Amino acid sequence: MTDIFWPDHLFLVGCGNMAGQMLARWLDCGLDPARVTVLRPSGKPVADGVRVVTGYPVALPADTTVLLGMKPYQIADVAASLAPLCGEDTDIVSILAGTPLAGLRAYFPAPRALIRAMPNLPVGIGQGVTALYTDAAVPVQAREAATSLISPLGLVEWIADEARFNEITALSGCGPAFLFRFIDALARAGEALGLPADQAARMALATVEGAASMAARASDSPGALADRVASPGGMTRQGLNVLDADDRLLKLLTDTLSAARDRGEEMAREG
Ligand SMILES: NC(=O)c1ccc[n+]([C@@H]2O[C@H](COP(=O)([O-])OP(=O)(O)OC[C@H]3O[C@@H](n4cnc5c(N)ncnc54)[C@H](OP(=O)(O)O)[C@@H]3O)[C@@H](O)[C@H]2O)c1
Ligand code: PRO
Repeated sequence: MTDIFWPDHLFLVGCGNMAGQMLARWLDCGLDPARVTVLRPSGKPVADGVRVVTGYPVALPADTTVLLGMKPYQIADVAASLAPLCGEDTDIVSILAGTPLAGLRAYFPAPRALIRAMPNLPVGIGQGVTALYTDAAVPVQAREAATSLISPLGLVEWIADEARFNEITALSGCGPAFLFRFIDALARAGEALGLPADQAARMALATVEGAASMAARASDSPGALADRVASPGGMTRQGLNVLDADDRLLKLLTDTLSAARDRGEEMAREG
């Protein structure tokens, strides 16, 4: 891993399922906990050495990077307290789904850098996917700093067009949930065929883990790999015929991503 450019100070607003995973990975990768402050209403401890507060400080240290990690609908309340603390030297990274950059800019006019990020849960083990977006007003150094900070979390993809952000969110942000469902369904289908439930669950999970690791290392596409499993006239082909008939699986996933994408657009309209 290349050297990570850690912020002088990191201020997390909210540290639940998602921001908590990001922070856990950063700490694993060497972020000094003394550089981190977490604001969370519950005041629950986060990690050794990380300061947790339940209210806003009177000022933020110079060159603070703020991670907005609360729920999207809380943005107006958070901004009312946080925006007065943010100066030109503040960088803001927002992981709020369905919250466009222009809306963030309206709440936070002062910071030189506002960056939208869409991570997914496996960032906690360094195998996540994070999409990043910002506009031309943001200096290149701030983009580089964001890339450096996010890179220990897994794959980093800059998105050229913010209009794609909800589609990206549907694919990779929400994607782990769809795959967790798939693992569960694979196991339950095995159980429906007569396998013991616990054994089917273990074997479904290990099959998905092995297949994903193999696909990640292979030079062949996943489609070509599927054909390598399917012996001509054999069992797999019969199963694939069910998934492939009338593009059944493709249509199901397209409908799934469309529903998630549409909710993001609705959230953006709701502000
Ligand atoms: N979950 C995902 O897979 C995922 C993926 C990508 C992006 N996101 C985005 O990440 C954000 C958080 O989602 P999540 O799943 O992590 O939710 P979550 O687990 O419910 O975490 C929300 C956090 O916000 C804190 N909080 C609550 N009210 C607050 C307030 N008024 N001011 C500041 N902080 C407040 C909570 O504090 P306590 O800890 O004290 O309860 C908690 O730490 C959302 O904007 C979501 O769109 C989530
Ligand atoms: N979790 C957030 C949501 O469900 C965004 C991606 C994953 O809205």
